Amino acid sequence: MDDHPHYPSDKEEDENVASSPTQCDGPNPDLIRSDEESAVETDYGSNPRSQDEVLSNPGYDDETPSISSEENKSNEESDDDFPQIRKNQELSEDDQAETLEILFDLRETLTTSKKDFVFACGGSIPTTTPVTLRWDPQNDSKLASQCKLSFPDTTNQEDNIAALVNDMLPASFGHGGETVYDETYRKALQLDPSKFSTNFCPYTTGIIKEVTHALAQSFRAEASSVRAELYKLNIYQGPSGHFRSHVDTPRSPTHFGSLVVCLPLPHSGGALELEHNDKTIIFDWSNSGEQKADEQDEQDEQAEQEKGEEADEQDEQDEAEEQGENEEEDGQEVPSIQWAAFYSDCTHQVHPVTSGHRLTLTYNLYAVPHDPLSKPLTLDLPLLRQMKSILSNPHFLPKGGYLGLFTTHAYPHTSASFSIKTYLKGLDKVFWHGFQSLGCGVCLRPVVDNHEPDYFGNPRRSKPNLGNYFKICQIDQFHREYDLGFKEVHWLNEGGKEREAQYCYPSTYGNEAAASLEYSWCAIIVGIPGYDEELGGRMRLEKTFEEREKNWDDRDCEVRLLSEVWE
Ligand SMILES: O=C(O)CCC(=O)C(=O)O
Ligand SMILES: [Fe+2]
Repeated sequence: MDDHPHYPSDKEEDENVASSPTQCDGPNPDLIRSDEESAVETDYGSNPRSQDEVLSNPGYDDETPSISSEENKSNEESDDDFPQIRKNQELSEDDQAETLEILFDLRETLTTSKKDFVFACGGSIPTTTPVTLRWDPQNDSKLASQCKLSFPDTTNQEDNIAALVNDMLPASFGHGGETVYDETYRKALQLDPSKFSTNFCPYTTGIIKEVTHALAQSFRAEASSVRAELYKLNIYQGPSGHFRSHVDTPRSPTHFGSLVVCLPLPHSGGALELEHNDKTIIFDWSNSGEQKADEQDEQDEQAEQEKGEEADEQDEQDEAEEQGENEEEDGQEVPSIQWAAFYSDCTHQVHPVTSGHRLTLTYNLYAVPHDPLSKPLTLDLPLLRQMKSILSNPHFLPKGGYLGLFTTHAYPHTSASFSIKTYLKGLDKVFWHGFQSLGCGVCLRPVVDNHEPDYFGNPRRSKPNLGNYFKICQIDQFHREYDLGFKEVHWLNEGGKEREAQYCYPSTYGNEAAASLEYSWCAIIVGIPGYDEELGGRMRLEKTFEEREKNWDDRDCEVRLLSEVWE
């Protein structure tokens, strides 16, 4: 975590609000108008190992919906009321009251449903089918049998591990656009896939199916699929192998996740800890550490005591059956391969390995777009039901308006290519595809902010600005090109951390640096069409919004009445 830059809080900055930056009618972002169909994915299962609530408190000052006061007008430009729900001056009092109530309800649903979205999943696979790993020796005189590890077979294991360690190279990581070696940051060994091979397959073992379900499930009938590309073989060895907090280097705009597969070698320590939006998930695969064994014994003893004499027979039976799954017929336990997959923009670290060898295969996970002709699925999510009911209400933003959500994940892009719609994550994708499938306009803007003084030494605006298009450049350069565009956005979350990590994500990435790719935090803007009393429904988007604010994603924007797309 130390490696992530500290951004001053709003309070630190509020006193120093700078003048409004120049507006710019930049080119219409092809990123937003891309013809590519959106792959609609959702992950709304809950991860059993997740802890705590996720969504940061939206941070409103008081509980009651507060409308920006008249005096506080010019609220489009004012930082003070951000991100309060804005007053729409043209609405009747009744419509205004109802709109506010609906917005607050929606914000609450978003807050509570955020905890249902997973950012990591994992599991274990018994090595009932033997797994073999072979590698190129640095020294040609070695025999093939000395450059091979097999699981669960342990013949020559110790000698061959020593040989493997010898044949590997120190592992690098990306920092500030460069590939560096620094053992205080990452102490590990690595081998490129060109130097080793294995018969382990994340597809046949069912891992990719599970990852697709948990992290890339589609909103549509044809699920978008996941392509796993073998990236490295790594060893973190005792007593101090580790990898401090980082996010993984984005490899392409469709690169959404990382998969780590841990082969069954004895080691202790080395837990993988993932963190996202104040939620922590730990995958601890140590299997031979004395400390862990002791701790486990203690826990078992305690659990036994708690169970007392009236221990439930069924429980014991279940436990026995569970153990049996990993046992061979002779009662010997079969070592298991452990794995974890996660969105690669989530901060993670490998804690120090205190003894033994933590041997892993790592894969980059890419989203493969779904069949564009597939039909949307009807999902029975409370959030979607609420979206639909909001749009049916004639008192909710009767003249149309904008809703804004700061994305809960960061997304990689190049200057020329951005395919966020193929792999939106978690709540972001439900929000996007939910409103889009109900006929609203949706578009995505990079959140551009800069807490550094500008060229002339003046402090920047303290509030996030929406960029008009995705581009890789110096923040300073980009900052002058942003375009506020949407004036009266009703923000549904404050964004918390998302607002701080801006256009350029922390410069420390995992692995090697990748050229011309950056993560960006974004905002999803939803255009809610106006309600036509006579027609009894919501109007076309172009009847509601100005020309320059029509940069919606391509689907479903031409309908006359939104209800027509609901059937
Ligand atoms: O080995 C692990 O669990 C994670 C490694 C990692 O974060 C990486 O290679 O980027
Ligand atoms: Fe990583």
